[in-house]
Amino acid sequence: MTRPTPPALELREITAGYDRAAPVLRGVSLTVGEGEAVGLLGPSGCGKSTLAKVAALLHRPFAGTVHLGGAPARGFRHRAPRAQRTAVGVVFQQPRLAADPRLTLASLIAEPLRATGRRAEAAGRTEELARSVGLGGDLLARRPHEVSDGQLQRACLARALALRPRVLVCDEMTAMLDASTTAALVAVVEDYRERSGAALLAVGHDRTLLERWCDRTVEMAAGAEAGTALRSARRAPADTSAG
Ligand SMILES: Nc1ncnc2c1ncn2[C@@H]1O[C@H](COP(=O)(O)OP(=O)(O)OP(=O)(O)O)[C@@H](O)[C@H]1O
Repeated sequence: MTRPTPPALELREITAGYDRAAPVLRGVSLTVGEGEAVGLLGPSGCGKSTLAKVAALLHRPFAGTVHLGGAPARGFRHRAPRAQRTAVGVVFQQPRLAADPRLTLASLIAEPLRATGRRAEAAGRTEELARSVGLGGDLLARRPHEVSDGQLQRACLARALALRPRVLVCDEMTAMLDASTTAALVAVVEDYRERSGAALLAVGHDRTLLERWCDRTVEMAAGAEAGTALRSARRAPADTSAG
């Protein structure tokens, strides 16, 4: 008998925040299946980014567990084992906060490869990754202050894909971008997911975008009851009836 495939990402009863006495999230559970795309919506300040950081093993919850591919996370931040840390790629809203201003875009994209000892691979892969997000030419030799937000976000997305994550967390990845750059970055993510079977947790405010992009959306309520109030909606099947 074959066992069912474990979900790519499972957040179980997560209580988290910045003050133990007043956590932002209380007992939030969320599952993203293997290859599934889930959109996370909710009012400003309800804790979406906090949950995204917990999912990316960048923020230790006060209680609850994170499972990746069925295995419990064995640490957070620098304590996360490399194999688990690299299983999740993350892109944030503001590329200028996420990118080291001293690095060229090429070095930025190659950073995870170098950090994991794959220097030999880095040159070829950097070019391939840059191409996949639509970056080329002299842009790769520029530093963050010499490129647009959209170009820098493309580099941050390439960096997030460098180690071929099984789960991609996009926290308002396109919030600062125009419609055509948004469409281009969503297409890059979808192309990667199609080739790799990776799962996606996309956080945002743009309901139309997330409902179109994701297999299902979950809605986080504002306030202390957020944890118990994740509501799920599945994307309506495409209308194939003759008009
Ligand atoms: N580093 C921090 N230290 C203290 N409080 C924080 C920190 N980061 C976020 N918060 C607080 O935690 C709460 C949840 O913030 P979070 O960024 O997770 O919400 P969000 O739903 O992603 O909001 P938005 O949609 O505006 O980005 C907010 O009240 C916020 O002020």
